[in-house]
Amino acid sequence: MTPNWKSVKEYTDITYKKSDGVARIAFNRPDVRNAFRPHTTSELLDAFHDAQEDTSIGVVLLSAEGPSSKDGVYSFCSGGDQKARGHQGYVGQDGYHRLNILEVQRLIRFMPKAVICVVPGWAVGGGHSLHVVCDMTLASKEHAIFKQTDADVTSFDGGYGSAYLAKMVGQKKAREIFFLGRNYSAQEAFEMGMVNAVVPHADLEQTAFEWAQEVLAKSPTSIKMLKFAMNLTDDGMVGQQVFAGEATRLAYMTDEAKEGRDAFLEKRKPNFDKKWLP
Ligand SMILES: CC(C)(COP(=O)(O)OP(=O)(O)OC[C@H]1O[C@@H](n2cnc3c(N)ncnc32)[C@H](O)[C@@H]1OP(=O)(O)O)[C@@H](O)C(=O)NCCC(=O)NCCSC(=O)CCC(=O)c1ccccc1C(=O)O
Repeated sequence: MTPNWKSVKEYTDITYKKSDGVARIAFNRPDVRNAFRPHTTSELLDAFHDAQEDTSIGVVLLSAEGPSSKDGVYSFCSGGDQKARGHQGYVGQDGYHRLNILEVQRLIRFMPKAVICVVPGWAVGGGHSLHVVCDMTLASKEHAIFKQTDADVTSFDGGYGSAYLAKMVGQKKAREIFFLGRNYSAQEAFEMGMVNAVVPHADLEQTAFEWAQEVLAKSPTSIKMLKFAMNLTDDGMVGQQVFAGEATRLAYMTDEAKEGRDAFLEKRKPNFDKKWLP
């Protein structure tokens, strides 16, 4: 199936499109390797929130436009825009220092839909962390390069970017990635277990759309519960809360739950089905 992308909303730092159950959110500052500034993260939050609320959307692709008009280089995202960095964080147009890429990470992590990261080029610093937090990653065979520069610029993603990465690639490799800050190809990232597939650049977006269609053919409830189940052990009480919330939703759908509600509203004792299933 070929996507028939329709633009959802005009933004300055990202593009946002939808087609056949799939939302595509893409960085759109290729001339600075798609670095994000506070304005970018606000736009990302807006688009991700829309994708989360839209019941026709089951999968989100997080991708990037490109290449750079200056030198033709492809990038996914080079992390926080160092030009926007002030004394306490990244300075937005309102003058406040913000650290809101972590809110974007949380939306990706906790949304009840699969998020596939599409890496056409550089995935660096906070851009690397974004790929880590996505549910799956597809990378350009020719152009994707993974690199962690946090320790070059006195930043440290101590959450998903590092600790969850270590669960993915192992402690030794994660420490190498952060402590040495080397470049890794798509193939090396695949061998480490942090990339699901290495795809010829020309086929990358189509492949991502096809993976999304495969996910969309599955049970939405299963995908959501599996994502939250896999998150649970790493997310502590919040992971339990998110999983249990969805379990409560399923319980609400039972006759037993309807009887509990109706009995309260009718001011009588509930007459639950007395079957205690084994
Ligand atoms: C990505 C590179 C490795 C690419 O190298 P190369 O291909 O040689 O290109 P360059 O010539 O370096 O760059 C081309 C052009 O782009 C500009 N640019 C690139 N990256 C950035 C950037 N991050 N910010 C601003 N500008 C950037 C570059 O200046 C050039 O511009 P010209 O005008 O054409 O000269 C390489 O570019 C590179 O290493 N980039 C920097 C990577 C980096 O260090 N990123 C920041 C890491 S820290 C981070 O991401 C913060 C994460 C975060 O936000 C966070 C984490 C944890 C808790 C809280 C937070 C929080 O919210 O703050």
